[in-house]
Formats: sequence, C-alpha cells, structure tokens
Amino acid sequence: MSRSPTISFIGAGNMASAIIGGMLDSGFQAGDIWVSAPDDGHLQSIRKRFGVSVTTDNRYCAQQADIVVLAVKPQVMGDVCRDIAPVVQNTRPLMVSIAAGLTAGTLDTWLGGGLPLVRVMPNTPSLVGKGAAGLFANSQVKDDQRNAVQKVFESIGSALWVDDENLLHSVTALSGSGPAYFFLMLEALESAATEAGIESETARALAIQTMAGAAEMAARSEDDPGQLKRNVMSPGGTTERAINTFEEGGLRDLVKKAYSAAFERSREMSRELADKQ
Ligand SMILES: NC(=O)C1=CN([C@@H]2O[C@H](COP(=O)(O)OP(=O)(O)OC[C@H]3O[C@@H](n4cnc5c(N)ncnc54)[C@H](O)[C@@H]3O)[C@@H](O)[C@H]2O)C=CC1
Ligand SMILES: O=C(O)[C@@H]1CCC=N1
Repeated sequence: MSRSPTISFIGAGNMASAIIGGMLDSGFQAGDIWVSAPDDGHLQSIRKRFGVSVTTDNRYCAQQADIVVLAVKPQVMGDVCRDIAPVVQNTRPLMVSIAAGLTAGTLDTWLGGGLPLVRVMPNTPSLVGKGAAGLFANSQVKDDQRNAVQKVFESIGSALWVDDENLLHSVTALSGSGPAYFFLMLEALESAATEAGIESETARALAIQTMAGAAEMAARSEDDPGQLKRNVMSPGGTTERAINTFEEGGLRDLVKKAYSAAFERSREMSRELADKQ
C-alpha cells in the first residue's frame, strides 16, 4: 500500500467518530474515508462533522476499502459480517475489528474464513489524539498491513501489539473502558466541590486541569505514581486526610473489583456472542 489506503468504517457511532476525528486531525484525508450505518442521526452527524463519504450500504462501503474497520456493537456484528462476507472474500481487504469480546476466530468464521484480521481495543480519547489501543493480528496479516493499521492507531495515540489474543480482555478492562473510570472520578469530584459551594463550571475546570496535570506528570516523571502521591501529602495536611479516607473506604479493592468485572464481562461476551450469532 504505497498510496494512502482507503479506509471504510462499518458503524458510525462513538468509537468510529473518535477514530475518524483523530485521524483527520493528524493528516488523514476525508476523501480516503467511507462510513456506513443505517440512515440515522449517527451517519448524518459524521458526514456533517467530518466531510467523509457515507452510505447506508455496508457491502458498498466495504468494497471501497483497503482496510475495513468493523465498528458496530458486538451484538450486531454477526449479521454485519455475514452480509459483507461475499464482498470482502472477493476484494480481500485487511479487516479490523474494534469490538469488545469478539475473538478473531469467531469474526473470521462469520467473514467466510482466511482473511487478514486485526483486533484492536481502542478508546474514545482517540478523538483528541490521546488514544491508547491494544492490537492483535491473526496469522494472515502481512507486514505492510500490520504497518498500515499501526499507522492509523499511532496517529491517534499509542498503539501497542499483544501476541496473545487473551490479553485483549485486560486491555479492554484497563484502557478500553478506562476513560469512563476517570470521567466518573471527574463527576464525583465536581459534585463534591459544588456541594461545598464552588460554581459547577469552576469546579469542573479545576478538576479537569488537575486530572490532566497529574496524568502529564505521571507520564513525564521518573518517580512512580506512589511517590508522586506522597509528594502531595504534607504530613498532617489535607491530602493525607483525603487519601486515608480513600484507603479506609476500600478504594483499591473497589478498583480491583471494577477491573475484574470488566475483564470477566469481556470473556463472557466472547463466549455468549460466539454461541448466539
Ligand atoms: N465506546 C467505546 O468507548 C469503545 C467501543 N468499542 C467497541 O466499538 C464498537 C462500537 O461501539 P460504539 O461506537 O460505542 O457504539 P455506538 O452505538 O455508538 O455505535 C454503533 C454504530 O453502529 C451502527 N449500526 C448499527 N447497526 C448497524 C448495521 N447493521 N450496519 C452498520 N452499522 C450499524 C449504529 O448506527 C451506530 O452508528 C463496539 O463493538 C464496542 O465494543 C471499543 C472500545 C471503546
Ligand atoms: O463498554 C464496552 O463494552 C466498550 C468496550 C470498551 C469500552 N466500551
């Protein structure tokens, strides 16, 4: 693929929008991108927002592409794959699935077998070029295809390959679902501060800047997060009180439980969805 690849997205929702928005910001061309979905608000909004080509015909969309990104909910993936299978068996693009839980083996069966397929677990901060994605390639994927998909996901954040597909359950529980964990923390902080009397806009701005600043420091610092935390905790001061409150309230156990719940749900989905569709 020496020219820019044509990339088709099947599905026009949150994650497709985040990836496309990030790609366009980093220099990919709207003219190289196709999107298909039922004629709903998603499809129209993606067309208006990004100027990409859209269609309600998944087969036509898939036919345009060197890379087909499957960006529908796992529950409808079986129908979508079986519908486009005759087309992609003929054109043989690189297939990329971003669905949680669905294994490369299940997808390959639905797509008629033998196609190069990469599973990616991305996340929504891809929209602002700060995504974190885990990638797994099946044995049909050639080096140039691996490089092409890496280029897409590196253009919107970091892209790390895993050799064992099972590790994608962990990636899902960590960085796939992870943005929501931090948004929850923002919500909770904002509401605590608002109840204590700060205007909600001010509270939100301070909380967001604090989270962004802490993340940037953790990324740049040679100290581990524990040390960075201790640097804020003046003995007998305010942070110490708050951190003790978190520890006594069992925050670490709660985080472990939430992580395991997401991990187990990812495994459960791979079994359930393979049987059902
Ligand atoms: N939202 C997130 O943070 C992440 C989502 N994912 C995965 O991305 C995939 C999409 O998730 P979201 O974007 O959040 O869902 P969404 O519900 O926002 O988008 C799904 C899209 O699929 C379209 N669609 C429904 N039926 C279709 C069909 N038969 N043919 C073509 N398009 C169809 C809908 O119109 C919609 O545009 C899921 O498989 C999910 O597991 C992966 C990582 C993160
Ligand atoms: O909640 C979900 O199932 C998807 C996968 C990771 C983030 N959203």
